[in-house]
Amino acid sequence: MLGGRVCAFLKAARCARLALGWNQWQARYICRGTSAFTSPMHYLDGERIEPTNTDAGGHFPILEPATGHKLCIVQESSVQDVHTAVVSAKSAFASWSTAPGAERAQILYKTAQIMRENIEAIAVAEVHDTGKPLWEAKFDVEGCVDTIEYCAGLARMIAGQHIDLGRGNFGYTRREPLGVVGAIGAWNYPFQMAVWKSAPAICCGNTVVYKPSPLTPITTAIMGEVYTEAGLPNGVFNVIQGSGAVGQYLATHPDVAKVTFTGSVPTGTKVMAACAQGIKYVLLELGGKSPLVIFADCQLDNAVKGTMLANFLTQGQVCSNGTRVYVERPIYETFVDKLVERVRAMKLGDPMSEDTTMGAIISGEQADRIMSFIESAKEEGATIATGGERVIPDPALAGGHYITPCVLTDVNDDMRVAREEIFGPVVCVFPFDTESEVIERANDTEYGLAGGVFTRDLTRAHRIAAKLQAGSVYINNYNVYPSELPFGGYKKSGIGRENGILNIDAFTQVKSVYMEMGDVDSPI
Ligand SMILES: NC(=O)C1=CN([C@@H]2O[C@H](COP(=O)(O)OP(=O)(O)OC[C@H]3O[C@@H](n4cnc5c(N)ncnc54)[C@H](O)[C@@H]3O)[C@@H](O)[C@H]2O)C=CC1
Ligand SMILES: NCCCC(=O)O
Repeated sequence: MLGGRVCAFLKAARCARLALGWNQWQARYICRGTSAFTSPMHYLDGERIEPTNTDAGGHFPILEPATGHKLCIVQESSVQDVHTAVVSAKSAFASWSTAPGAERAQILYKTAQIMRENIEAIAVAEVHDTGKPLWEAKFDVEGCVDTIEYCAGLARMIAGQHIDLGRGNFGYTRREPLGVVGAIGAWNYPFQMAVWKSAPAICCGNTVVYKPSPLTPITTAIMGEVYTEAGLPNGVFNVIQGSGAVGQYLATHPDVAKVTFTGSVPTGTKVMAACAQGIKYVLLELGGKSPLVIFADCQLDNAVKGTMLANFLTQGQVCSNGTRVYVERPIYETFVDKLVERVRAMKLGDPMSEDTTMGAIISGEQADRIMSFIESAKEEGATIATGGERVIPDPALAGGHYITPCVLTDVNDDMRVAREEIFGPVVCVFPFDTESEVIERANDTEYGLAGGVFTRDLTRAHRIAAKLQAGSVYINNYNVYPSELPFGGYKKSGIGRENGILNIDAFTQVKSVYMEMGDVDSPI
């Protein structure tokens, strides 16, 4: 197993050398247990730097979820470091905001090309950081290439309107960038979040200061290197590091025009409050407890596969997961049997191994939290159909955090496990009898990020898609994120949308210009 990990790293390193000099993060992986990523994780004015002002922040170690080994030690940004990054972004804004869309597009296409040449290398770093399986990390990075190319296309589509006002007069609108965008990410998709937040902002002419989660700092700095290699002017994309306090400094900085945030509802509330103080734009991608409704007329194998995608990617730590699965009673038992069979066939193990289907939970703390949900479900009378155990799949992974994927039955809608976001590999399966009943139960949540339906009855599918109170609804699939489709939440799952053409709305403001063609007609 260890051999597989080293082999994957070497392959990745070869790949990286094609385009970039990333020696610093071509981790001394072979020396496991030592600090593998020794370069600074802060990115300022086009290069990695150690923060100059080390007064306020401490150092924090980054532990590999798969093994518990220390990957690196990161210096927390101080208030002064945050300020320096914002100043850098503000100064870069002057020329980036006026660059032609075609020029911005070319740089983003080049960024995508460099990323494509380095998919495996980036994915390996992401696996170190997150514990997700390598195949999944590669898939994520491939998706990011697509997002960057999509945003490159958008850069040339930013346009206002011409409005005829009669008598020769007219007005027009300009779509102008906002300024410095402060971006704050969570730990489950660190690279993807850096891309989903920075590429749309940058394609619209904004500049960015990005703060990743303190649990996953590594690939965001790599993103900075890719952008610079592609020709992005210095200062357009900067990275600061640290905990919530650093995010708070960023959100409250007077020169930050908008904050785009992904994380939990409690933190999102604080970020929104900080933005309210400064009358700033805010985009919030928050948690979820999404329903997946499976009717008896569905294609059963697809419904089971969809339920797997809805629950067990990234060890179940996905905000849009369909963790409440409602199955029409006539097929309930058969569905549960098939789901359990498929879940038991998953291979939990070293995320660097090609055949691993589920890797490590992000941290011991998160694993404890997930286990507490499973314990509470048991205490409240739910049945564990399979999984839900903390295990060490291999002695080499003894310091890692692993939970076997868990299917719960005999859950009722009021149990804690059915109401709160778990953010782990735990799915609740409920029977239902009627369409109206299931819609009511599906919508009975404070969240509204996503939802899904499996049925062959297309009329019903669209009826349900319209009735689900969620920002994304999947019909006969789940957890796919095309760059073209907006993504974001209803209710407490958030405000605003990422992806799609709405990116332009999210990262520009509208100026109206009135043009008088005649004399001024003033009654005073
Ligand atoms: N809707 C979506 O797209 C997604 C939502 N999430 C949600 O994120 C949560 C898990 O991620 P976590 O990193 O644990 O969330 P979190 O809310 O604890 O932290 C998110 C980020 O906010 C920063 N932060 C903490 N306090 C802050 C403050 N006062 N001001 C500014 N920034 C602050 C953190 O350092 C981190 O970078 C889950 O609830 C999950 O549902 C996760 C992924 C995607
Ligand atoms: N990976 C797509 C968005 C979902 C999430 O970040 O949790």
